[in-house]
Amino acid sequence: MTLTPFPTILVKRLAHAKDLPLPAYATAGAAGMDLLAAVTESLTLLPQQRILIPTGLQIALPAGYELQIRPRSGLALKHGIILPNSPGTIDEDYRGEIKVIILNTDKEAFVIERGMRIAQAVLAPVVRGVWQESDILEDTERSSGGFGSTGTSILR
Ligand SMILES: O=c1ccn([C@H]2C[C@H](O)[C@@H](COP(=O)(O)OP(=O)(O)OP(=O)(O)O)O2)c(=O)[nH]1
Ligand SMILES: [Mg+2]
Repeated sequence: MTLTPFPTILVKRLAHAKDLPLPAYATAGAAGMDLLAAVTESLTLLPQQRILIPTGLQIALPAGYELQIRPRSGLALKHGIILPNSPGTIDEDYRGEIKVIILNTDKEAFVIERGMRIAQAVLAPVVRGVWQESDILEDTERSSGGFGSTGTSILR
């Protein structure tokens, strides 16, 4: 068996995250690394409030990759915590602090504590395209149909 080397992500921990562990995969097969809230003190997110949560991390991604910031399903199901820009995009060339935008869609307030695993980050390869203008586009079975044109019932 040949072992594939994992791509390396350079990471710099800012002062407010020095005592926090780096984001980690919760299980051997997890796709996402859980991101920790590097808030200095607990904060309360009211219903319908959205906030930018610092992670205390600056990174340099390997060439040809992005980091996707995605919600955690447990927080979404139990507390209505979503990421309004999901999946958030961390560009390969971004060197600022990674931050997570979270929105409380619940009727209850939600308390974010230091070190809470608030979101997850998935490393993903990027395929970039180039435009080629054309007056003729090959027709297809779908053609211009969209936005529910194929219906919802399997019985048709
Ligand atoms: O959840 C997110 C999304 C983005 N970013 C950072 C990294 C990313 O590379 C940069 C820009 O993100 P995006 O392209 O989604 O935002 P924009 O509104 O298009 O801003 P810009 O004009 O800076 O590209 O902001 C985060 O820290 N967290
Ligand atoms: Mg952008």
